Amino acid sequence: MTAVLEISGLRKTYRSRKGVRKALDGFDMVVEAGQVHGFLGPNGSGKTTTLRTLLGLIKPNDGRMAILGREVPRLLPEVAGQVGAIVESPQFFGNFTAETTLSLLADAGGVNPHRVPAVLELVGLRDRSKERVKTYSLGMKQRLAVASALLKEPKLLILDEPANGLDPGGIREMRTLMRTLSESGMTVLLSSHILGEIQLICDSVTIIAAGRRVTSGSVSSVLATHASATVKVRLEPGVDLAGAAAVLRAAGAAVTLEKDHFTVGNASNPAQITKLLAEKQIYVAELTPVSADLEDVFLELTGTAPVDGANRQVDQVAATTTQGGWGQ
Ligand SMILES: Nc1ncnc2c1ncn2[C@@H]1O[C@H](COP(=O)(O)OP(=O)(O)OP(=O)(O)O)[C@@H](O)[C@H]1O
Repeated sequence: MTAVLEISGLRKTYRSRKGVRKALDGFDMVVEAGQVHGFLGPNGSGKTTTLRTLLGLIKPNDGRMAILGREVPRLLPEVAGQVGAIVESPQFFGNFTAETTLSLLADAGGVNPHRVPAVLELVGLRDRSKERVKTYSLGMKQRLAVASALLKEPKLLILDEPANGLDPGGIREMRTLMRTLSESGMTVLLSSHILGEIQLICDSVTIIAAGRRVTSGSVSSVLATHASATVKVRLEPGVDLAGAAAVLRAAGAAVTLEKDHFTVGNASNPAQITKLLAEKQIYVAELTPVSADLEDVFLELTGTAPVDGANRQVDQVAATTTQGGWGQ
């Protein structure tokens, strides 16, 4: 596969009167051709900064970036015509129809006017294209935004939070649209924090926390690598669960007690659980891997899982991965 987008060692520091903030701290990302790639991270982790830097809107402090094999921002003019992007929600004039809006944009951008009906068809707005934009739902406005970015037939489409504010129906429609675009050979990079949907829309993902990549790869490989380390442990009825949990905790296991079982969150070697408990004459009745979804992986890797009795502050997001586990 060929990389449509490559970022390595990207650094961006913002300076203000309140001090220096590292928004990107050596960030890396690779997006292969024809993929729908999810760019995920908690609030303030650096997603928008990355996208704005890629598009030449912000100057990085360090790092390398290439789009379609061309180094950017130096050679951005060579590839700009092949990149469609919506990084900030575009404002449309409510009294214009979608057709008029797109025709004006096509004219201003030197795009063949024949593209207008083609993109309206593609985003599913054909039948409503002669109605005024102010009568559109949020989902329809998002589609119009995507249509505007598709006018110049980009090879790479970059969308910042395209599902933001959409209801489940709107998100489903957006998902179908993304799939249609990728089937037509386009590469799509979309940032989002709506993880359940990303799992269904995307082929691959990059997860960012505190300006660094914490994991990346196909959705299935990310799930397989990070999600298999949690196991559910059930003991014989009547056996002291809390006592067993204490034995494992003393050995470094991350144990969460439930009513009739407990889970061990960092059990990369589950046999260790059986062994440690058996040494104390505690016998395991059931030990099963817990299948996690992308949301679990995201929460674990970005350190954004809720903390009992505390409101996590935005700058407390973990900067390091939690790869590897207890019991290895
Ligand atoms: N112009 C700026 N000046 C100072 N700090 C900034 C500026 N823009 C962003 N930041 C800071 O840089 C960090 C990364 O912000 P960024 O907007 O890239 O995150 P994000 O992942 O897109 O977040 P969100 O999901 O909330 O949009 C944050 O701590 C943010 O406050």
